[in-house]
Amino acid sequence: MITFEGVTKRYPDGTVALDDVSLECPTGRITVFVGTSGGGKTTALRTINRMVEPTGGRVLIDGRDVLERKSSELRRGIGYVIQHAGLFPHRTIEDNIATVPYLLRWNRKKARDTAHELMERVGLEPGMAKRYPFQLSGGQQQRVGVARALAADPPIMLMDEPFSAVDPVVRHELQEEFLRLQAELHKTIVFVTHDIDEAIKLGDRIAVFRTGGRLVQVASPEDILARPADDFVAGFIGHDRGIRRLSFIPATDAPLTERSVLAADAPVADARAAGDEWTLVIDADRRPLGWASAEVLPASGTVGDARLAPIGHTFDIEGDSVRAALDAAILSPSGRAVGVDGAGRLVGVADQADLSATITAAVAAEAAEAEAVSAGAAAGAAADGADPKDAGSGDRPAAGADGGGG
Ligand SMILES: Nc1ncnc2c1ncn2[C@@H]1O[C@H](COP(=O)(O)OP(=O)(O)OP(=O)(O)O)[C@@H](O)[C@H]1O
Repeated sequence: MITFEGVTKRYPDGTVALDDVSLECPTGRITVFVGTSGGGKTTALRTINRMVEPTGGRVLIDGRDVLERKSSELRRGIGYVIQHAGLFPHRTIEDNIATVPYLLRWNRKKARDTAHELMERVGLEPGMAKRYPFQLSGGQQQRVGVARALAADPPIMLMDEPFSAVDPVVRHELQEEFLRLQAELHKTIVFVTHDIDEAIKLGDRIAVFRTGGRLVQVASPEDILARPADDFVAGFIGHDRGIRRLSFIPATDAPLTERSVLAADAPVADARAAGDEWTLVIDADRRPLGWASAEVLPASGTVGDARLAPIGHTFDIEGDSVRAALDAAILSPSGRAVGVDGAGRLVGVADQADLSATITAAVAAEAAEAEAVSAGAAAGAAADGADPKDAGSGDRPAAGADGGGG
């Protein structure tokens, strides 16, 4: 656990970069610092590895003040990744990754073997080991930066806008890879970004900073979207926060039906008897084939003989959110979303009204839960004088932010 206790940083010119910041970054989780430019995010990050020393308050790692430790020894346990990777241009990729192992005087073979293992872990081809940084794309260089920070297997990783300098597609890939790695490694990560979408996607907890080095809110992504602490946070998140909250409602909550679903070999008469404008046609293995509109049904034969409209995208009822389901419904010719299992077989369909009812119920349940938590926190605060700012900032549930859209 990294703990900030009333941390202040005032530079000699009078600039207050951090103003009495108190916050906890839990072990094994990703805490994201986000906020306005100049809000103190980088300064806060650098107080953890003593690149910046506070003028007031303390930063503790597992209860011990970082200032009590020698910088070199402290930094050995803290990986550091920055924007543009900051690689040594005249060293090969493997030697860049092995920088800390070499400093720790590991034997050369062990250091290089570790570098090669890490290259594989972060998705770099083994053939790149002997290349130099200028022979890699920006995204590949960032992967090298992450591998280098991981080389001595530090329990803590500090990441300062590591994915900001690459295009959106590469950034998306790096984020996905990063979450996959973290699911294996469980590092204690502090991640700085100015991008609220990145914060919501990656963070277990989000700390929002504003000008003057003031920490305005610390909460889970769901809580930040549902209950921004003030107008500043609400404005920072943007106007579509309601839509983004849907990413946290699992699609398993959606009510699915088999209404107007027919196998391709079902007689056309069955579709007519159902009287629906659209029929979802599936194969013998329950894989969706397409939508048949009443207008294109042939006079006789089977529904599979009709010219089918494409489904667009389906949603995975286990892995996707209601946001992805709603997107699928909006893009579907029938206005209904097709829910499938991991193998792509039909589980059921939901229309926009069904999904809307799910959303209303989930939001009401969440509000009731938040009310219960804040009532509990207020009672606790009254009992022991705790700061209720951190109330209701529980860890995110298993369903991750998927950005919707599939
Ligand atoms: N050495 C310094 N001397 C004086 N002021 C400084 C110094 N370093 C940083 N600052 C100031 O401290 C404030 C916080 O800077 P910091 O880099 O932590 O912000 P940030 O939130 O990371 O910003 P950005 O998103 O733009 O990187 C800024 O006003 C900055 O100008």
